[in-house]
Amino acid sequence: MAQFGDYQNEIYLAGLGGVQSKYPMTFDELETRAAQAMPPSVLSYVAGGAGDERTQRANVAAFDRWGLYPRMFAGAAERDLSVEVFGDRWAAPLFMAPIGVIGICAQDGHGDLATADAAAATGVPMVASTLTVDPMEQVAARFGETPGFFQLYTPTDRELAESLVRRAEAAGFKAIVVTLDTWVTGWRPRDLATGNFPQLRGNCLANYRTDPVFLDRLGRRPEEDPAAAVRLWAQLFGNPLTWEDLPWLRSITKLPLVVKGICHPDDARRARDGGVDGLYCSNHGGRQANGGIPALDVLPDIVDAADGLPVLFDSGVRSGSDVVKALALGATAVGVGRPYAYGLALGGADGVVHVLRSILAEADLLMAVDGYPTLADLTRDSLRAL
Ligand SMILES: Cc1cc2nc3c(=O)[nH]c(=O)nc-3n(C[C@H](O)[C@H](O)[C@H](O)COP(=O)(O)O)c2cc1C
Ligand SMILES: O=C(O)C(=O)c1ccccc1
Repeated sequence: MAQFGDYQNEIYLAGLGGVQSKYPMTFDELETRAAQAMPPSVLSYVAGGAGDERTQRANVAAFDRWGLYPRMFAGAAERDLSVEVFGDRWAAPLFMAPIGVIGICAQDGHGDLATADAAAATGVPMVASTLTVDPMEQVAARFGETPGFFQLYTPTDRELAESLVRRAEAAGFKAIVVTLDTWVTGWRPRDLATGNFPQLRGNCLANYRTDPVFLDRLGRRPEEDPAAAVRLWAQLFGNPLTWEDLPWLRSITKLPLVVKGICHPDDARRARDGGVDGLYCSNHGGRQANGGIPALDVLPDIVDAADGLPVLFDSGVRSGSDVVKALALGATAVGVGRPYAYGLALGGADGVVHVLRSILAEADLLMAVDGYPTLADLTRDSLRAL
């Protein structure tokens, strides 16, 4: 049986043959090299966070406060990392978190398509943002056998929201992830300092300019007056939802509904009672609110409150051992954000595949070395607080 750890052998063998990996093998080097490859404003958009970024750093540091017990005589010669999520079997409990306008991270500007190619190549699902650079239908067409989710930024116009969701269903997405923490963007000093906002310069309009409801509201073709299209987008983009909106959100799709940004157990319980199919514990990688709580620290309470509902998790995951820790704390599947954006900047789909395979190989080898052959073996008792 093929194991994710086999990637290590591939790299060793290539090295013995005199061919060194062209990609970095640590996150720090990945970030450093990607920084050199990206235009400064794209780098500040991707790498930056809210305020002085202490929450962003705390997300990463939170993983240092947990250690995995090694267990011997466990015979973990073969590992099974597969997991069932909303009726699909994933080869591993890893996914790519939604990144708005990820397209601009690739040299050719079509990084959403390259990310979808990487999902197809690895089996690691992509959660496509509402803000793709190429329309969602084109992104979904590249997923191959790998399932993909659609992340909804709920517009203020309900008909537009419903239209986006209908399109996502028709395009074959397997779940709708509604992001709750970003109806307005947080205070982001790095973006404010460059003042260039590559994320906004019309790059995020693809799903709107191809939408019949948006076009109806615009009243003319977006090419005729690009500035008007951007203005309308800005006007409709963010809906400060309340609990009163949840029944409506629930009603607009038959697909599994997941709510992203849940970091308080009371919100988790209320969302569960409101009929969602999954919770997504995340603080948006520290991009939205500074002075917060590391997402990993609230994960156990969210898992308890979820009472059996799947819990997706992201924020601060940089390595395979981070993935294993989040799983031991109860996550059903774990998302990475910035790491794959950097892979994309360095090597397109190939770079993303490298980042994903490295994370999976490290997780798999850690489970082998520490004696946890399956995900069921990873529990809170596998961890010790440091
Ligand atoms: C450049 C960038 C853009 C993002 N855009 C979105 C988005 O469009 N929708 C969304 O729900 N989350 C978005 N996020 C948040 C990610 O989905 C995820 O929560 C976060 O990146 C996880 O943290 P990490 O980067 O530390 O792994 C974005 C993150 C980054 C880095
Ligand atoms: O930057 C982000 O995290 C994000 O979600 C976003 C929001 C609006 C426009 C582009 C990206």
